[in-house]
Amino acid sequence: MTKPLALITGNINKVKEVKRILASDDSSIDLINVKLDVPEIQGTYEEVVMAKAAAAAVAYDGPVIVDDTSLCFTSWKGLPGPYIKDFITRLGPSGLAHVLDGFEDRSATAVASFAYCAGPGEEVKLFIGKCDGSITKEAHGSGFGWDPVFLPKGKKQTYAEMPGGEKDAISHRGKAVRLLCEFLKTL
Ligand SMILES: O=c1[nH]c(=O)c2ncn([C@@H]3O[C@H](COP(=O)(O)OP(=O)(O)OP(=O)(O)O)[C@@H](O)[C@H]3O)c2[nH]1
Ligand SMILES: [Mg+2]
Repeated sequence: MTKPLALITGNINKVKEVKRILASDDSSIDLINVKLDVPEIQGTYEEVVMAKAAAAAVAYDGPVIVDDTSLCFTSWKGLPGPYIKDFITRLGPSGLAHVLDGFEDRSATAVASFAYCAGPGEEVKLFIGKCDGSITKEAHGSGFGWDPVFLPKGKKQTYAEMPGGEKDAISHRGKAVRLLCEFLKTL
């Protein structure tokens, strides 16, 4: 029997956002969440998410979607990028903001790399969404990871201060999930 399409992630906030974006798209695409710890390699965000999807499809033995999120500082030539998790876990939002003290350019890009894989050994398809912005000097609001210090370009509120629907309309994840949806509708 074919297994249901699964979003493989241990991150409850990702699940919440993906479900909210899908619901607003009226796409009738149904996903279950499966919490599996999939190894994450080092490399570019494309390489990391492709390997993550291939490993997730083997572990789940069915069709999967994975999301690997990067936060890229211009002053740091794109780092921390896919390694942002260790930075935010150890430093918290305020600590993360301070690592850019002394750099004139506080601009950053949030990148959601989604990948779909139909099953073990199948081709991996990539869907990338980006949102340009900057890292504030202090945390504003609370919530998901680095949301309190990410100020999208042209906005007066950080991701954390915005209502969910407003974040989804412009966010890295909103853009990537909408591309993924278009693809899933063609299957
Ligand atoms: O403020 C935020 N707004 C977001 O929109 C967002 N998306 C992801 N993150 C955080 O960035 C790191 C990515 O690492 P990551 O992609 O490997 O995720 P993860 O390990 O938590 O889950 P997963 O790998 O099981 O899916 C983790 O610390 C996530 O909590 C976000 N923080
Ligand atoms: Mg992870």
